[in-house]
Amino acid sequence: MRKFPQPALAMVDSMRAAAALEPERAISFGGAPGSNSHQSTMQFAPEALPLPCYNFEDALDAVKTGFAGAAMIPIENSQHGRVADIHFLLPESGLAIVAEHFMAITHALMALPGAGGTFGPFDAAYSHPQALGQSREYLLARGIVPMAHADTAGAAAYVAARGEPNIAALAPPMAAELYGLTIVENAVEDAHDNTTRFVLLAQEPRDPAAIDPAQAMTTFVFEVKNQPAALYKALGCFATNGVNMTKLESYQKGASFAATMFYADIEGAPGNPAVDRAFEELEFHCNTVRLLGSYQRARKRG
Ligand SMILES: O=C(O)C(=O)Cc1ccccc1
Repeated sequence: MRKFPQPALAMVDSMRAAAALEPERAISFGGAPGSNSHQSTMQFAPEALPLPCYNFEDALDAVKTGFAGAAMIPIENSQHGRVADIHFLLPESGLAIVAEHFMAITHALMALPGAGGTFGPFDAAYSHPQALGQSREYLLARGIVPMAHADTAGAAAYVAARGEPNIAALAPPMAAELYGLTIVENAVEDAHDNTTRFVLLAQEPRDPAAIDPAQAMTTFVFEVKNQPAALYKALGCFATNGVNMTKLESYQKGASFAATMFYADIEGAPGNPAVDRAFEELEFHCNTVRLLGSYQRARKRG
């Protein structure tokens, strides 16, 4: 069911109405009002009109169809790693990464009071799988079963709608206020330096020439040829040209398990002779190379 829980609907409708009047100012995100992606949007662009969408795919669709000028999407977390499905959704969307944003993440355990105004014990906690993973030890130690929901704030709205005191939500503290829950415990993430990297996607890529070369980053995906040492040779293109790779992840495309895709970030952007040479050589060792965008880094790596 791709519909926000009832307690979120009035807010979602009014935010959608505001965004519809000025779609170019709208930034779509996956989640209900109060979700981490919503807060990341407000931090990154306080002047933007945040447009809540049911999930990341819908947020990307909103940009493709012109309902928003850009989408704010979480891509990886310091503790829980890659955000599921993002590596497929980003290249398939045809959109370009135009910026990145890092945000400290904190989760609160929130619920409705039981008889006599007391809270807990809880059988289950609902949240986005990233938040459940980031609070895994906390939940395990208390025997609370993790239950996946499309997003954190939507989980808070869902718990409010269910009206049962034996279930809780893991969500940003702001969601408790928005959906009428009470915070039972703050900062229940297992690591207190919990940070998520978000990317902003738009229809038009940024012109690499307009980005300060000392702060430019480029994200791309590639599929190496099915040959011995293909990845070694592919990485050699960056090594011999002195281009710093700050991230490399592999993932499978389809069910053949023969076509391994790689997702990479490098420092620099096309137009820089070393980067251009590296990409030219990379083409030679790959079936496909696809640039997802160049943008200004939000944080120095290393
Ligand atoms: O569900 C949310 O709040 C999101 O924006 C996804 C998410 C979940 C946990 C950490 C960062 C982003």
